[in-house]
Amino acid sequence: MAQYSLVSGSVGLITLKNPPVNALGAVVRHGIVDSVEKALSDPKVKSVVICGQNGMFCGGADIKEFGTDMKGPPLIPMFHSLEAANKPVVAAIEGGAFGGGLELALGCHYRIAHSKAKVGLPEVTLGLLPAAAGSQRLPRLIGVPAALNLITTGRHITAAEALQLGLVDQVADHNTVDTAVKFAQSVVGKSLDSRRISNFQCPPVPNVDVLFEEVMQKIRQTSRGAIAPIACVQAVRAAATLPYKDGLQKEKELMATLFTSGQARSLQYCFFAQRVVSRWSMPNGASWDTSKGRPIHKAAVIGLGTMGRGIAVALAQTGFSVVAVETQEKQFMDAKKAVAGMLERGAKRSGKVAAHDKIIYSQNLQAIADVDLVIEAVFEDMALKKRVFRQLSDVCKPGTFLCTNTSTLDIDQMAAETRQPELVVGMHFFAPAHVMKLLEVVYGPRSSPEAVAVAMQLGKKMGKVSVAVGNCRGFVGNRMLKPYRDQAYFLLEEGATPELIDQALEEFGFAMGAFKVYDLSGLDVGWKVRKEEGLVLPGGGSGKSARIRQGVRYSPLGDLMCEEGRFGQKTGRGWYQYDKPGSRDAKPDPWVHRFLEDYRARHGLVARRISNQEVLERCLYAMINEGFRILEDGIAAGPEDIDIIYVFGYGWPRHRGGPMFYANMVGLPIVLERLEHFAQANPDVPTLQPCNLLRKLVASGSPPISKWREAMKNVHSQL
Ligand SMILES: CCC/C=C/C(=O)SCCNC(=O)CCNC(=O)[C@H](O)C(C)(C)COP(=O)([O-])OP(=O)([O-])OC[C@H]1O[C@@H](n2cnc3c(N)ncnc32)[C@H](O)[C@@H]1OP(=O)([O-])[O-]
Repeated sequence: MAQYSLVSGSVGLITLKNPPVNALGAVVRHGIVDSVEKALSDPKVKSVVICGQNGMFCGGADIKEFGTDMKGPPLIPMFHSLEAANKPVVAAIEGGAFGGGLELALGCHYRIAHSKAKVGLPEVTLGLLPAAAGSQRLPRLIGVPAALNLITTGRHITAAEALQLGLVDQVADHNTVDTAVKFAQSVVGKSLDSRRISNFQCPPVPNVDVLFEEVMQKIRQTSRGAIAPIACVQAVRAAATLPYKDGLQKEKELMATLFTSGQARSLQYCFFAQRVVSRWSMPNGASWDTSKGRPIHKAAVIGLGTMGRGIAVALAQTGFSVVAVETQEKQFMDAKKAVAGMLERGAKRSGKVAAHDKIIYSQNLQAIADVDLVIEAVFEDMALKKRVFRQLSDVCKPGTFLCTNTSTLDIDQMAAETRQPELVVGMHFFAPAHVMKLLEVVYGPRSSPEAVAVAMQLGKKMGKVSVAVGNCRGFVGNRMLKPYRDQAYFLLEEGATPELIDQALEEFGFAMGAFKVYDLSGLDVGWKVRKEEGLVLPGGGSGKSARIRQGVRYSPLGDLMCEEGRFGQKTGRGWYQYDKPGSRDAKPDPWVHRFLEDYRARHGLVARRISNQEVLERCLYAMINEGFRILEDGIAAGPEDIDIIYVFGYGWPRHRGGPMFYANMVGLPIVLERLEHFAQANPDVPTLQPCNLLRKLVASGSPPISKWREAMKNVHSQL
């Protein structure tokens, strides 16, 4: 609702009330229309202030309404009537004004923001554009280049930046509403013509066509197939080149396409999924609202390789005191230098002081005796990890939480080495750990709800999107990656090239195709693991058994590449060729094509034409099938958890919602049918056999993704 009151004798105060963010739902919109009418018709009222309750101006349109028939007054006429008012209307912005909230403020004659408030037009992140005249008013107010930047990125800016851009008129340090009321009184009687933004001309831009061409080109390169950023540019272009009314019409047309698009549905799903995963639960019933963590003041990182360095930086930048331990002399010296550089660069970007003093370096494990939490990041070797956990258990004070950054290994085996296994959880960061947003928090059968709560809270403080998952090989992310990568290798055997596969995946929207990722992360990493698992045979093996391991199909292609010393970017040669070791510019390599032809000839394989569609179906449906198994096993609490992991950690295009949401969009019967088809053609690939949960969902009429959790309830959990 919107509450109306008369304050200071002559100011009509309209307070938006719709917790938690005062979104502009139908009731609020009715409330605004009624309140404005009251204020404008009351002769006692000389000016109007609009604010939001509980320190929050307005989070924008009510996103939950988008899938409904959206009754109630529309936003644009409401903002026009505010702008047309013959009494000054002032927006008092506390907390934030986002999307429709900022568009409401742009319909007002003046804007006053609290110094801690943020504003922005984040519609693009929801697959939309600011279609309540925001795309037309903002460029008129702050100029085309600045408006293009805000509208196409959706970034939230501070009150200080908003003031500098001329987006707000004044910044208040104390009571914003009081300041706005006084301000409203002070401008009574002044002409409002110059305050009605829709009357403005956009400030002229030299070479406007060139500017839009350049921006459009950049957006096409970076948007990975997302349509909303492109529509945003088109809408701002309309503002820059057309009269307001025509621009508004263009905005409406563009929005009509976006509003019902699958991309908008996917992005809005992601918005809510991100919030759903923060309400974690464990199969034993423990959950975010019943389990409390303990405050962490001092943390330790053990092992200063790539991951350990990033984790130490992320902790220090969040404000934690960190003891960074590395026992190997050379690694210790290199790490100190590297961490200092990372902190410096971070400080330069953020404008904050580099947090060097937050980190104490040591080569001695005794230095961590008084920390509250440890994150182990030593080499991915179970024997080594077990030894470290035994030592940690001896050295640390009782009650210290012991976390492992393992990306695949069984955390329960590590917990078994300690005196308090209930304090052991996984904290699986993604490289580079101080940049990547995802954190998988892994609980084992003995992890306490308190330990999970601590890891989840710590992740949140570090600005991570934390997802609680169960303990199995590879957890959620890496477990699903395996069948996807297997399919990519099998497709090479059957006639594809790395370029063909990567192009199909990149056109789908992945940041990088599977083979570019291999080259980036190093082919030798997986080779080492496979060797330890006894899968690698010299020369890839021979005869029929060369392509079978433990009874299932296996491709030795990755092993053969490693035998050639082709480890990827680091050696300047991998699935692609690079100008020099360390270079990132991947070029197709005729050597790889010959290598594949020789391989096929050796194994009697006849290359066939492989379509982009087959690449997507084989790679993605195999991955999705594993996702259903993960749900079946109770390793992830719901499809949202899987999707958020893939969007934030694995370069899955957000505008496609995540693998499980994508399956829901494609249609579960289609996914099932294609998997059945591929499974029949590949009986030696068990990961293509459709799993029970998928079959069950299809048999029960393929309910929408929001109902999958119900269907999962009756499925046996392995935890
Ligand atoms: C029509 C034409 C043009 C207009 C388009 C638009 O305006 S599009 C909109 C453009 N606006 C945006 O894109 C802004 C979207 N919102 C945000 O970015 C953030 O919520 C925030 C920065 C406002 C507050 O961050 P924070 O960390 O303090 O809080 P939090 O994020 O945890 O959210 C708390 C709860 O509020 C819920 N909820 C939030 N917003 C909306 C909403 N608009 N609607 C409905 N619900 C919303 C959220 O789901 C959560 O619910 P839960 O899980 O508790 O049941």
